[in-house]
Amino acid sequence: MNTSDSSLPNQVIEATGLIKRYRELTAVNGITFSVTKGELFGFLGPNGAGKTTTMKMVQCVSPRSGGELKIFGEDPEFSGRNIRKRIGVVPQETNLDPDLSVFDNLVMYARFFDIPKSDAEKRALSLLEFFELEAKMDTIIEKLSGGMKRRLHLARSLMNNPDLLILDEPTIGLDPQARHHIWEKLLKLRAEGHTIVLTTHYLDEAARLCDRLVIMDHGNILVEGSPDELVRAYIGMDIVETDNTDEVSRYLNLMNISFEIGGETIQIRTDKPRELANILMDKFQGIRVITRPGSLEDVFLMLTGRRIRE
Ligand SMILES: Nc1ncnc2c1ncn2[C@@H]1O[C@H](COP(=O)(O)OP(=O)(O)OP(=O)(O)O)[C@@H](O)[C@H]1O
Repeated sequence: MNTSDSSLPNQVIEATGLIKRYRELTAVNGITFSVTKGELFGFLGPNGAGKTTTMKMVQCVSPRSGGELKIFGEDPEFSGRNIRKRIGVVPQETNLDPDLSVFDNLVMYARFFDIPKSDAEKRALSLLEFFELEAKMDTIIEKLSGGMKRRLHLARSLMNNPDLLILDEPTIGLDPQARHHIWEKLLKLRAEGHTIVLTTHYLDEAARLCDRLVIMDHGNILVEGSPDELVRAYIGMDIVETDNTDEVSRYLNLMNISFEIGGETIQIRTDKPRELANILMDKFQGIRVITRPGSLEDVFLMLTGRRIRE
């Protein structure tokens, strides 16, 4: 498949002190980030963090309230139309046309971009092949599985050969097989040179896919880096996870070992996981103890807390 244009500036998105206010609510509170050509960049954050609001400003469908924003080196305030033509979007909710076949969904969509019909048909066929949907080309939308619909959305977002692909929760609600299938396709697209920005609540998805990511909360960017960098910087050590009982927490306090409580479990960061696990298992009969490396999920919970967001 055709990759992004080599004349594209190296910074596909540049945001400096970007702000979005909805009346008295500041949804995005002066964030600064940039996305480089060919990167797969993630936005993570609890509900209401400001991810979708940021994506809407990047897609030029919602004006900013302050700060600077450049997409492909252009300002959405003055060049929104031009920028929109060069972006492919996969929304969180399905908005495929239920009355059309798989193939016709793609071809009709191409009309928004004034792509000649014969070119659109060729491109639709090649994208259906890429997303392994060619056998379904005449099928109507309601007969597709959730995973197929997501793949078709992805195919549709690429009909205009965009320079930037924006995916809002690309694998939400899919089973593990379908998620892995989508991941494989996204990694292929990245390998071909596409610039991809995604939002996700799945930390394993972000860890596996993203070159770099930001974690947002309350309209601010808390951290930015590659998944490995963030785990090294914020967790650094292995984790011993055990049952949250009064006896265990009393013992850890007595031994001056710091720990975090996450519902039914206690997590302890340690550079001697085996030793600590053995001590706990010796001391507390029948207790469940596991050791594991620190993960992006640990970073996320450490930075954004465990309080449920509505
Ligand atoms: N059109 C709007 N009018 C008023 N407030 C809004 C509007 N859109 C979003 N908000 C508010 O802005 C804040 C950020 O919302 P946003 O949808 O960007 O968060 P998010 O990180 O994408 O969350 P989620 O993970 O739930 O999709 C929230 O408090 C939300 O209620």
